[in-house]
Amino acid sequence: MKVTICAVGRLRKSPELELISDYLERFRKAGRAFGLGPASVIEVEDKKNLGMEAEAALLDRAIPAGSVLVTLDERGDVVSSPEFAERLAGWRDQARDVSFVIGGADGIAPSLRARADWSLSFGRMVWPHMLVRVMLAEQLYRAGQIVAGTPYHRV
Ligand SMILES: C[S@@+](CC[C@H](N)C(=O)[O-])C[C@H]1O[C@@H](n2cnc3c(N)ncnc32)[C@H](O)[C@@H]1O
Repeated sequence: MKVTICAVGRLRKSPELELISDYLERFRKAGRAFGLGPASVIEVEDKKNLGMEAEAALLDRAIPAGSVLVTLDERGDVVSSPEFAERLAGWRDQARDVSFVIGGADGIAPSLRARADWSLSFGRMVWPHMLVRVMLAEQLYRAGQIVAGTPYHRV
């Protein structure tokens, strides 16, 4: 089951990039035995600053065809980590690939939000998009650990 994180903006060498690479590598290694992952990141850049709809068109091209489309949005559903793990395992069982979309400074265009299969929130506060990438990478790794039954996730 392939996971693709489609995100607006290019993340340069930074502590956030190191964390994302580390969590996604851990997710790849641990998820393999359980059919979860690997996860990769596709970045899109609206170089001419044409706005949300232009970003949505770029994101649209980056989203792998046929994958479950999940938008990251503060107005979306707030779920627990075990619930997130259950969703991920459910898509794996249906042999579906999954794409997570993270917007830019203005958020995700309504047209793209409208066609999402699910909208996931990390709480009602707005986070910087690069931190959302880190949080998503960690939750993917955590979900893998929950599915594997390791003690990484403690309630
Ligand atoms: C700086 S935020 C943009 C916020 C903007 N107000 C909006 O309408 O979405 C950049 C991106 O980070 C993600 N994001 C920010 N806060 C989030 C949250 N609490 N839950 C899930 N995703 C979030 C979303 O994908 C958002 O498009």
